[in-house]
Amino acid sequence: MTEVLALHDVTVRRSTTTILDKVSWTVQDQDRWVVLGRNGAGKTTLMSIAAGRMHPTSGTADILGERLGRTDLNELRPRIGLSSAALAEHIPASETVRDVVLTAAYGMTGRWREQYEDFDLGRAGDLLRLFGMAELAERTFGTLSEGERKRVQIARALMTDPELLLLDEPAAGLDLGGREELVAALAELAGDRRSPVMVLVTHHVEEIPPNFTHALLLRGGQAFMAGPLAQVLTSENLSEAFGLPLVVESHDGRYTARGAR
Ligand SMILES: Nc1ncnc2c1ncn2[C@@H]1O[C@H](COP(=O)(O)OP(=O)(O)OP(=O)(O)O)[C@@H](O)[C@H]1O
Repeated sequence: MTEVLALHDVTVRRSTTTILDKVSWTVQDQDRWVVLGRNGAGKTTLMSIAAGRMHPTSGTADILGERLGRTDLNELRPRIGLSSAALAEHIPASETVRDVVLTAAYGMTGRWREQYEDFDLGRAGDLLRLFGMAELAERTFGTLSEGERKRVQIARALMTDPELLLLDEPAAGLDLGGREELVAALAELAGDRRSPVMVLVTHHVEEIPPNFTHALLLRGGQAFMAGPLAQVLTSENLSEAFGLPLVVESHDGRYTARGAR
């Protein structure tokens, strides 16, 4: 097996705050991880490290075999697909859905006279179809619903055919139908061996798609627990990680959590 991510004692400090505290975490080829934790646990910061967009204050991060701090980020970043609220803010509202996906091939937002290859056009079309967005390809991003935007962002993150796909709260803000459609699309993607290694950040166990394999629980910036999904997602572990008594149940590859009475 190949290590896609290898973090060793990764610490991130900002002034007096320790955001990540000696996090060690290994992600292997073919893994599909979910990262769970309370607000402020450090999930987004961890994704920034994994995406090569932030350097640890101390510790080491190896991403796709490259040591952060010793590698050319311009070469590393196209190998990583990232979908996050922070990135979505940079997408111009006037850009068409097709161009939002297409411009990822050039590591940019906002179309500007590039000559696209037929190959890129075909791939963008395939990805929009995969996420049920093909019919809206000519619409502008600004006119989409939150659920539609999320799907376009994931299609964009996949455009460079990345080896690692990082999804930071992809279901945030979706209604029940939108969530279920997204979960189904991500389950299909996760079940395909040709798909990139996936890491999905969420607050809710209900958003974990079937076919995900591992879970990392963050608590107060520390890796509280990591391992195979079924071993990590227990009532006891989730209660510790979220700081309240919870009952976690699983059924047909889906999870639910509720407060213990
Ligand atoms: N530049 C910074 N300076 C100081 N504190 C920061 C900075 N960036 C983030 N933090 C703090 O670090 C902690 C972790 O932030 P992060 O966004 O990684 O958490 P999160 O688990 O993704 O949270 P949420 O679930 O609310 O999105 C938070 O308490 C946040 O306020």
